[in-house]
Amino acid sequence: MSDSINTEPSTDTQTNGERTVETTSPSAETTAGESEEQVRDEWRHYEFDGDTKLSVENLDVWYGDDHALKDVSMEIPENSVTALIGPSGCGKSTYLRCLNRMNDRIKAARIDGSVELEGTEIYDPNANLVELRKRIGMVFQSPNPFPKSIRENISYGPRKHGDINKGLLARLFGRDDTEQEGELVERSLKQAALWEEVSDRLDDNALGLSGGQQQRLCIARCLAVDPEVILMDEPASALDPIATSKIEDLVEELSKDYTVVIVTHNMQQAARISDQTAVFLTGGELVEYDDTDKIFENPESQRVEDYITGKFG
Ligand SMILES: Nc1ncnc2c1ncn2[C@@H]1O[C@H](COP(=O)(O)OP(=O)(O)OP(=O)(O)O)[C@@H](O)[C@H]1O
Repeated sequence: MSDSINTEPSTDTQTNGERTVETTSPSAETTAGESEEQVRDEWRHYEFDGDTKLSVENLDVWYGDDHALKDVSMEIPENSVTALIGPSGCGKSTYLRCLNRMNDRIKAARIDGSVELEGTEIYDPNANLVELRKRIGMVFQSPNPFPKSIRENISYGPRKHGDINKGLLARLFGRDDTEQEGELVERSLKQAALWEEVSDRLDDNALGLSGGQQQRLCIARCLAVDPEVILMDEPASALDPIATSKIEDLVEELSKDYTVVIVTHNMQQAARISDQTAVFLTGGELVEYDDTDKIFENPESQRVEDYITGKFG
């Protein structure tokens, strides 16, 4: 494939279950042999039809002197799966963590740019971080349930956010939402496709579950606080093929109601489950972002094609 870009504006329609995402390629005239920078500049403001959930503009991240993410701009459409792929160390996790300000916890990290959630700047100094992380939940690479019962793993977040009241304070104030808690635990576990496997042992310690079950419990825990966006950092990388397949099915199912952004090293997984794919390459650049079929079948950037076909990375 050459470096040239299709000069014709095009509209691709991608169907995922009941949902359709329409994408429109940029119409700027292009010439063969265009530089990577020109390619990137044309794709960085790639716009999808449909509602934007997250809008990232000119995002830079430094860890001390290390410039880990360079001038990243992209729109993430709601109720879809956006995959972030690229070689190790290219900044995928850094980018993901920027979307709910988890990098704030890293002392060395300095962030510049803008991330808007439905038009509201999340880096506003007055932003409520607890509320933000309720709206934008995160699932990590290694399952990390609390060393508590399955039930408590689910109810911990809603209780912290005051969505359910239980225990001494609840009794003092005349509220005890035990029943509501039961419903919430059941709903969340069903959404995470775990209910059938654990419904008869909700009071067992979560650490007794298998790795795949623990990861689905972490997804259920994330869902229990009713998020709008779910960020997933290689959620299946520590799991066997069967558990991985369950997580993939779950991600596809969740995208009907939630906006999912997922980092994966597994390109086949990205191709299988995502609607759009962002390719980061070494140096923290977002090189190309497009409809997943386009990225895997006919990418614009030669470097992306080389990466996808395994010539490097
Ligand atoms: N907490 C940190 N402190 C300092 N540097 C960091 C930190 N986290 C990441 N980095 C650096 O930032 C760059 C991007 O790292 P990041 O983990 O975001 O990449 P990645 O694409 O997710 O990698 P991988 O696929 O291996 O997980 C790397 O050079 C990494 O060493």
